[in-house]
Amino acid sequence: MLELIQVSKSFKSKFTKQNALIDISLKIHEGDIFGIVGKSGVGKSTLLNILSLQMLPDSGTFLFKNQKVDSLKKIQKQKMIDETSFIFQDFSLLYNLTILENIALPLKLRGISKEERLKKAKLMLEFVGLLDKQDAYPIKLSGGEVQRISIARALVTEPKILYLDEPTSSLDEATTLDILNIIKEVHQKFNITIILVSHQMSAIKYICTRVLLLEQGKIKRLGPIQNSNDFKPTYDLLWEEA
Ligand SMILES: Nc1ncnc2c1ncn2[C@@H]1O[C@H](COP(=O)(O)OP(=O)(O)OP(=O)(O)O)[C@@H](O)[C@H]1O
Repeated sequence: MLELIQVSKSFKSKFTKQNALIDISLKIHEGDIFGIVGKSGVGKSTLLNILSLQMLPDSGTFLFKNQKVDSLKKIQKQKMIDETSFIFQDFSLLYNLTILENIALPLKLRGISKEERLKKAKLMLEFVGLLDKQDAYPIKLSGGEVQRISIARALVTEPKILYLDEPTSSLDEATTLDILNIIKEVHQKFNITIILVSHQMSAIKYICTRVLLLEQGKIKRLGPIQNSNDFKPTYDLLWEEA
């Protein structure tokens, strides 16, 4: 579904050059829950930004559904972006809109009628178990509830790929588990490819099928891992032979 071939990306300022990604080659298959792990500053978010079409690499090839991204016309690229959704770490809900309006917003931006978008938004709100909060404002919610709403909003456009950047890093352990279980359910129910950046090995071990471990912008390890049905603190992954 997504393939990078020898992709590199650096950030240049007047005096410095930071190599964020160096020679990354990988494939993400349809239906994967693909994890990207590594210490702070190793290039996880940069990689996610490239994979989600928000940033272009400096060199190398990026194939999105077998099509070279750098040769796409603007309209083709937008079509691909429309098949994706992104969930951020910092709960980016709009605080002047109700929960239901927040969830329906991506559909409004796509010109969907009010009746249709509220209907779809309600279904998603029901899926994340917060239908009773539809008229509340985000300020009234807990961190876990806000993240559930972010998931509902990301799903309302029926994406084929869902990108998550540290979705549980500011949540406590019980709420983290709750959100990870919802992500698992999303994967099963909607058959979406999921790409998750996290520095929490326990989260990666709990839900990911294949994982990339980055070290200083390079691939340290890439392949399938053994899942654990117990969610407990861990600092290691059990890699399977690819
Ligand atoms: N827009 C930018 N301008 C300049 N340097 C950047 C930019 N974005 C990232 N970098 C640098 O590129 C490197 C990789 O950053 P990136 O944010 O991808 O790492 P990360 O693994 O996601 O880190 P963290 O876990 O702390 O979020 C870092 O050295 C960072 O300072």
